[in-house]
Amino acid sequence: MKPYVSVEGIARRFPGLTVFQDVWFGIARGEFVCLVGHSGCGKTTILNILAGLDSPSDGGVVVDGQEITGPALDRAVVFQGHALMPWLTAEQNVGFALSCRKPGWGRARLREEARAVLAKVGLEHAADRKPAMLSGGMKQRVGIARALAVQPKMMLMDEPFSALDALTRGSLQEEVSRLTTEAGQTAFMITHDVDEAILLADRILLMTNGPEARIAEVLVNTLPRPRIRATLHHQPGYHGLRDHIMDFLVTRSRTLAGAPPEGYDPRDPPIVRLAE
Ligand SMILES: Nc1ncnc2c1ncn2[C@@H]1O[C@H](COP(=O)(O)OP(=O)(O)OP(=O)(O)O)[C@@H](O)[C@H]1O
Repeated sequence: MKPYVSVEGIARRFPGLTVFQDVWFGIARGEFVCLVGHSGCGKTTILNILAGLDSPSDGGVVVDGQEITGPALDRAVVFQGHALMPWLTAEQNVGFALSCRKPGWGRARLREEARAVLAKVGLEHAADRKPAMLSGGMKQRVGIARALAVQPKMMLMDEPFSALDALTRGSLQEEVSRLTTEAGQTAFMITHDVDEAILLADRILLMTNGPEARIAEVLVNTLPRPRIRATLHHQPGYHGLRDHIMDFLVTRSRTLAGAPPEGYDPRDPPIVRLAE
């Protein structure tokens, strides 16, 4: 049986440039997968393809048995820059997303539901503020609330916390983990933050450098849940995971790009499960 998301041999080419090719991976329903790799290997392009905002040059993506042909409300995106509409309040930004899902709802119902979603991310008190009157962390929270509002089956997140200070980032990471788990959502997140991947992911996809990037290996995160950011580094197994990802980023992402190991099959990249 196919996994919930099945990425099947996708490539993205621009004139004179193959950013990535032969990218294959699956995501199980309810799984949290992080994609890690150096700048330019095509992570955002892959996320955009999963969102239906871009199309692969080769291959395709099947979600829940259906090939993706464009954006859909079952896949919500949280962007790196929150991408809020500046002329709308937090509540109206969320309400707008809700109205796409529930076109029949009147204003009062939309208001009420938008406030309820904002409350989930701790922002009920700021519902009437426009983005310019919100801090970076609050704006990103609105972006998350907007994605949650459409009750997507899948959350696609492109470095959603990278612009935030460490403290805000930590609390939002834990909130996203809790909210996606509560909603039984499948999650796909791009991150440059190794600890973030270890905190959130069930599996971490490691990409080689571009051009012609590929999934080099799939690292299984065996750390038990719940994981707490503040104590993560004390958990047995944490340092092994961190070292493995760092080694990959420092050297192997480059060396593997030019010379894949013998027997490497892009359809079935090596699965790495570290001993604790
Ligand atoms: N429209 C385009 N035309 C030509 N090249 C493009 C276009 N869009 C993206 N690229 C190239 O594709 C490559 C991958 O871009 P992408 O943003 O997916 O990478 P990334 O891994 O997400 O990088 P980062 O970590 O810096 O966000 C880059 O080299 C970029 O220059």
